[in-house]
Amino acid sequence: MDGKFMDGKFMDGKALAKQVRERTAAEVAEFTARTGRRPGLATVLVGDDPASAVYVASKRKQCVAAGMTDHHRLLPATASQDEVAEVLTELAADPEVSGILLQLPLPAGLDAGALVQLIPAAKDVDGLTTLSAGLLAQGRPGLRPCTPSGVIELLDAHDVPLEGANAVVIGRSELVGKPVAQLLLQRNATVTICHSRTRDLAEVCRRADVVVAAAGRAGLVQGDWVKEGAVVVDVGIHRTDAGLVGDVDTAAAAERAALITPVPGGVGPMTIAMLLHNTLVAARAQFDAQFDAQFDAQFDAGADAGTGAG
Ligand SMILES: Nc1nc(=O)c2c([nH]1)NC[C@@H]1CN(c3ccc(C(=O)N[C@@H](CCC(=O)O)C(=O)O)cc3)C=[N+]21
Repeated sequence: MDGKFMDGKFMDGKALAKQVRERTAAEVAEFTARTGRRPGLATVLVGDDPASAVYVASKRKQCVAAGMTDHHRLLPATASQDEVAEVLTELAADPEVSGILLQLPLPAGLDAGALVQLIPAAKDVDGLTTLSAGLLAQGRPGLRPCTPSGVIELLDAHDVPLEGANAVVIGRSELVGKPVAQLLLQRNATVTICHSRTRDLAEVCRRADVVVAAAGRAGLVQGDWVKEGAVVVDVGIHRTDAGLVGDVDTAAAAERAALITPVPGGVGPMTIAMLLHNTLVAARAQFDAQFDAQFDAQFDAGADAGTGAG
């Protein structure tokens, strides 16, 4: 973490992400010893956006370091909707692939929404399909989007009370704003979702015990928007002349906040750690489902042969 962020009020996402990765690697080793299989992550990158290439490289490296197999597919920026769809359909059917991540944003002209739906819910390690989002909304088991679950991990690691707390989420994206609001609601926070048409955003923000800034606008949240003693989570990441910055004016907000995430070194590293965790969870569920199906088939075969099992 940057020297200026060594103060105890900064939540160290880099250190917590390392812990999550180490725990996941140990659980992967157990899974492999028990099943003879390795969880596999397929990353699909379309085009040559430099930031996307860096993120995907980091995801692949960390997945291999945790004992998982790497199934990367790189398509040119000129790839058609059908070409991307074919790759996703192939990965969906591949038993070595536990999780599929379609890196966003896609080049203009491709329909990301339609392509994401080609990922089976069982392999949806980004939690982006309609089925995964519906399971989350209904509080039923399923794969949760990585950044939102990383935010909750960070809050839990710092014992931030959520029950009954006023939580204000700024941003309503499918990848972050909506799912993080659902997770906070599940933890019995009183959740307010703000967006570009919200009236008097500063005033709404000042009532928050917990602020999650995920608007995608550099420095949007000013220091005086933060209530004394509030907890501030900054999901934004912007490359500026002054380096990487988030959606929060961090230095000013830190004057008032009890806890705050830095950028970089806050939510970002947690996102990748939770992706590894989701890939393991997906591999386990697929193994168990296959085991059950085989057991049922053998059981039925035994019954047909008149062994008395039926
Ligand atoms: N299908 C899909 N799933 C994603 O989860 C997804 C995506 N598409 N598209 C782009 C965003 C962005 N994202 C980040 C991951 C790690 C860091 C990260 O590790 N950040 C480091 C700094 C990295 C740097 O220096 O750029 C940090 O904050 O400390 C940031 C951002 C995942 N995304």
